[in-house]
Amino acid sequence: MNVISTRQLGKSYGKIAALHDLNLEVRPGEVYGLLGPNGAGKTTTLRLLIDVIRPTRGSITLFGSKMSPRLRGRIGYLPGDLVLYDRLTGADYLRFCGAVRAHPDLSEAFRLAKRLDLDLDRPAGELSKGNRQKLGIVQAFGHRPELVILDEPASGLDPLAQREFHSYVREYADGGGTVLFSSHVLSEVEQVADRVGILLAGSLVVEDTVMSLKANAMRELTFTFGEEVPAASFGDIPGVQAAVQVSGTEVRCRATGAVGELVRTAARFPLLNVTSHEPDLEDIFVHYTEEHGDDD
Ligand SMILES: Nc1ncnc2c1ncn2[C@@H]1O[C@H](COP(=O)(O)OP(=O)(O)OP(=O)(O)O)[C@@H](O)[C@H]1O
Repeated sequence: MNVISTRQLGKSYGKIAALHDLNLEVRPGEVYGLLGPNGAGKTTTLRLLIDVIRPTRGSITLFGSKMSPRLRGRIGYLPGDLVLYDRLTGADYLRFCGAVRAHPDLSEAFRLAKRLDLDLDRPAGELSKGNRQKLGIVQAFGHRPELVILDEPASGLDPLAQREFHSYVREYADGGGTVLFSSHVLSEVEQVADRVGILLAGSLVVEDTVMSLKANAMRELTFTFGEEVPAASFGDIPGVQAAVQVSGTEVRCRATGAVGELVRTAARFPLLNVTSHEPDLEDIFVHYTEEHGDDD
């Protein structure tokens, strides 16, 4: 059974259609990263799932059921616009969250706070942006939920805190917990997510594992030969989108998918060197964003 399952989920704010026909499935123990530019519908999706807002169309099931107060206790949530009580210390805030959730055991929350180097004795009003974010993360995981939904969790965290947070997320998922998070930080998604969905203008345009997205993405290979080789020799190879003559002895090819045929063709000439530019998630993201923009 999927932990999260949505069917044809849609949300409009008056005339603004923020989300269309979202069919999202997140499995137990999975870390799923939702990527998208500003206004793509990420926060809308997360708020729908947590039942802060109601859908215009479609349905949501969590652990196979509709949202209920009992179900809510199994879920942790970090909102994008975290509101803290300035005069409460971090520890007081966590005790407050524990009381609201009827989960007074704060041992996990204190453990995570320590890992993130968060001082729980300071009032929230005195905390830096990054430390406020750490407190938000701690409250989301502190009651040992089975599913955690995080809106831009890396926002404001320094690299050290990010690294610690990512390893915590991995451990949490390895222990069977499920995470859905939104992000602009592509390197974060790349490091921590098992699967990635790219949301553009309210539609999920692609969904795959990071590895498979990268394998199928456009890559660039530059061949250097010991003699002049015409770029046209590479034009008709399956998967090759463009072959450019950089100089008489150098050809740069852009290709998608497997590059075996391209490399075999290059090897028929006196090949001195080949360099490959691996696509990262940013290249993939830009590719889909441009492709989608062309359709408008
Ligand atoms: N309460 C609201 N009333 C009207 N329009 C809204 C409201 N909330 C969001 N929208 C619109 O819905 C669309 C999706 O917004 P959403 O906040 O879900 O995007 P996002 O991907 O989370 O963006 P960001 O990365 O900037 O946070 C945008 O066009 C936004 O202007």
